[in-house]
Amino acid sequence: MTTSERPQKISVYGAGSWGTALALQLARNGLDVLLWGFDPKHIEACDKARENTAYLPGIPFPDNLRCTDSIDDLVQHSDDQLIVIPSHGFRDLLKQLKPKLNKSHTIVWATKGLEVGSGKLLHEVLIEELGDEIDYGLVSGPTFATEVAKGLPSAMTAAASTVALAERTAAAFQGGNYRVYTSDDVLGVELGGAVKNVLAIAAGISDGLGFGANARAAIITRGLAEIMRLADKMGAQNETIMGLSGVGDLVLTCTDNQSRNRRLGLALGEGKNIDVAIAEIGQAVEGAKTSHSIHLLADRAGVEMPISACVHKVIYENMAPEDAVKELLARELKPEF
Ligand SMILES: NC(=O)C1=CN([C@@H]2O[C@H](COP(=O)(O)OP(=O)(O)OC[C@H]3O[C@@H](n4cnc5c(N)ncnc54)[C@H](OP(=O)(O)O)[C@@H]3O)[C@@H](O)[C@H]2O)C=CC1
Ligand SMILES: O=C(CO)COP(=O)(O)O
Repeated sequence: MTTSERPQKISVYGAGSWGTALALQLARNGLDVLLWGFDPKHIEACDKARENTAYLPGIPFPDNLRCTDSIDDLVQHSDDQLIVIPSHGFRDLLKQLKPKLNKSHTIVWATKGLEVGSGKLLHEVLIEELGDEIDYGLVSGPTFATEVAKGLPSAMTAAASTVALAERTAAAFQGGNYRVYTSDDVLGVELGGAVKNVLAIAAGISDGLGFGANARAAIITRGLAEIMRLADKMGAQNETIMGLSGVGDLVLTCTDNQSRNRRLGLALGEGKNIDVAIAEIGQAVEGAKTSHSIHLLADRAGVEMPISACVHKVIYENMAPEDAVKELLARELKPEF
C-alpha cells in the first residue's frame, strides 16, 4: 500500500530536459535519485560530465543524483517510478517494465500527451498494460524545464488514483522554490497538459503570421473553451481546467518562446517546412502528434474543437496557415457560451 510520506528514493526514466530537471528538483529535496536514459551513450556522458550537457548545460548534478542505462537498476532502486519520456515511447516502456514490477511499485508520469495513433489517454494505456491494481498518477503544470532546473519559483499539480499517492508525489517534489498541489482528477490534468500543446502551436502560428496580441488572446480564450468542452464531456472536473495544469500551462506555453510547441507554430506561420522546423528545435514537440490524437479523441467524444482541428489540418493535411485562420474566422455566428 502506498503511504503519503515523502519517499527517500526515486527512479526517473528519461534524461531529456524535463526528466533531468525533475531529477534535479528531487535530488535537491534530498531524495536518492537514479536517472535512466534511453540512449546509453547520452546517459554515460551525463554521468561523466555530472551534468546534462545536451539538454541542460551548466547545471551540475548533486552527488545524490546518479545515472544508469539499466531499467533493472531503476526497478530495484525504489518503489516510486517516475516516467518522463515522450508519449510515443510510453506504452513500450511499460511493456518493458511489466515483468519486473511488483505490488509495491507505483507509476507516476510527467509526460504530456496522448498515445500516438490511438488517441488513448496515458492512464488508459497504463491500465491496459499493467492492470488496474497498480497505483498511478501524473504531475503537470506551467513548468519550463530550464527554470525548474535553475531552481526558480514554480508550481504544479500532482494527481493520482489514490490520495496517498498524490500526497506522496507532491511531498517528493515540494521544497525550496517548488510548490505542488494535489488532485484526484487524473483525467482533467491529463487533458489540460495534452491539449495545451496543440493550442500553443496555434498561438505560435498566429504570431508567426504577424497577427497581434488580440489574436493570441482570442486563441488562448477560445482554446480554453475547447479544453473545457472536451473535459466536461469526458467527465473531468471544471476546476482542474481552471488550475495550474489547465489554464496555467495554456497561458505559459502560448505566450513564451521557451515553449517548443509555440516555436513550431511560429516557424509554420513564417512558412517553414514542418520537418525542418522540428529538426531545428531538436527536442520533443508533443503537440504535433497530439493534434492527430486530439482529432481522434474529439471525434469519439463528439466535441467540436475548431482551433485544434485547424492545427491538425495544417500539420497533417497541408492546409496553409492563412487558410486555417480564414476558416476559423468564417465560422457561423453563435453565443460565446
Ligand atoms: N521540457 C519541458 O519544459 C517539459 C516537458 N514536459 C513533457 O515531458 C516529456 C519529455 O519531454 P522533454 O524531456 O522535454 O523532451 P526532450 O526532447 O528534452 O527529451 C526527450 C528524451 O526522451 C528520449 N526519448 C526519445 N524517444 C524515446 C523513447 N521512445 N523512449 C524513451 N526515451 C525516449 C530522448 O532521447 P534522445 O536524446 O536519445 O533522443 C530524450 O532523452 C514530454 O511529454 C513533454 O511534453 C512536461 C513539462 C515541461
Ligand atoms: O509543458 C511545458 C511547460 O509546462 C513545455 O512546453 P513545450 O513542450 O511546448 O516546450
